[in-house]
Amino acid sequence: MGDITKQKANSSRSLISIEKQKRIFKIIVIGDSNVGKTCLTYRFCSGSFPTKTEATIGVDFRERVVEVEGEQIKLQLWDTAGQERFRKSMVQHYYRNVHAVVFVYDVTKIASFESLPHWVEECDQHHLTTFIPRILVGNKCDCQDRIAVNTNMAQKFADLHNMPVFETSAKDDNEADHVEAIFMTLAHKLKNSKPMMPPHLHRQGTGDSTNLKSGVISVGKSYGKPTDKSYSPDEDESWCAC
Ligand SMILES: Nc1nc2c(ncn2[C@@H]2O[C@H](COP(=O)(O)OP(=O)(O)OP(=O)(O)O)[C@@H](O)[C@H]2O)c(=O)[nH]1
Repeated sequence: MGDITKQKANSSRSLISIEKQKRIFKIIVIGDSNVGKTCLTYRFCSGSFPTKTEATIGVDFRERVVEVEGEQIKLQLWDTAGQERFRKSMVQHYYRNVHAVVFVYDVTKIASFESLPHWVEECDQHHLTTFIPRILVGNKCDCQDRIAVNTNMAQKFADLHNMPVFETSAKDDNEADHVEAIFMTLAHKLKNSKPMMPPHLHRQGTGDSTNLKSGVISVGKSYGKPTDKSYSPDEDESWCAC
């Protein structure tokens, strides 16, 4: 092959790889321990309710590629630890370069709702701007006979903090579409924000599919700091979309 032909082949290859690159959005899921953060993120990324969960230690990552108005974007969900002792060394990492926040409470546990101001305050302490979408999710609505937080209370809190509220259940298969709709609402909001994540931090392979199951990066428990360097956006701050 002549030099010019080779150059042409190379440039068309790089064009293809640029086309394949997807914008990646980091979404942190926060709230008290046991409210169902792991189950909600698992439901969205794997399409089912996990048979067994343990307290998250540090953070678990899950991701899924979704299509929004013709563009494929990658949602990178950070399932954070609810227990203070399992999160304190990680908090800085949670909030760095974050693009959206999902606050979760358990509709059957008033204490988890009463903790929400603490979670909002933590976000404020990390200087999250008002441009960063926030949503509130009341989980475990399948436990109808144990509801302790009514919709009005949740709506008032959400209005006060200028975010939408959703009540759902990660467990109830009939609510699966609802969980989907919640994260897709966020995806639509994010679609219109700035791109981020340089190519060298773009994980290839498993996550590059619209298939639900292949979008899962980690369904087990991870311990401490994320170990996959190529996967942690914290390694490079140059792509911040703030
Ligand atoms: N009934 C019901 N139980 C749920 C639901 N979501 C989660 N659970 C249960 O609640 C418990 C805690 O769920 P997790 O998803 O591990 O909670 P978490 O918020 O991730 O907890 P930490 O990792 O400690 O922060 C588990 O026993 C789940 O099976 C739900 O929608 N309905």
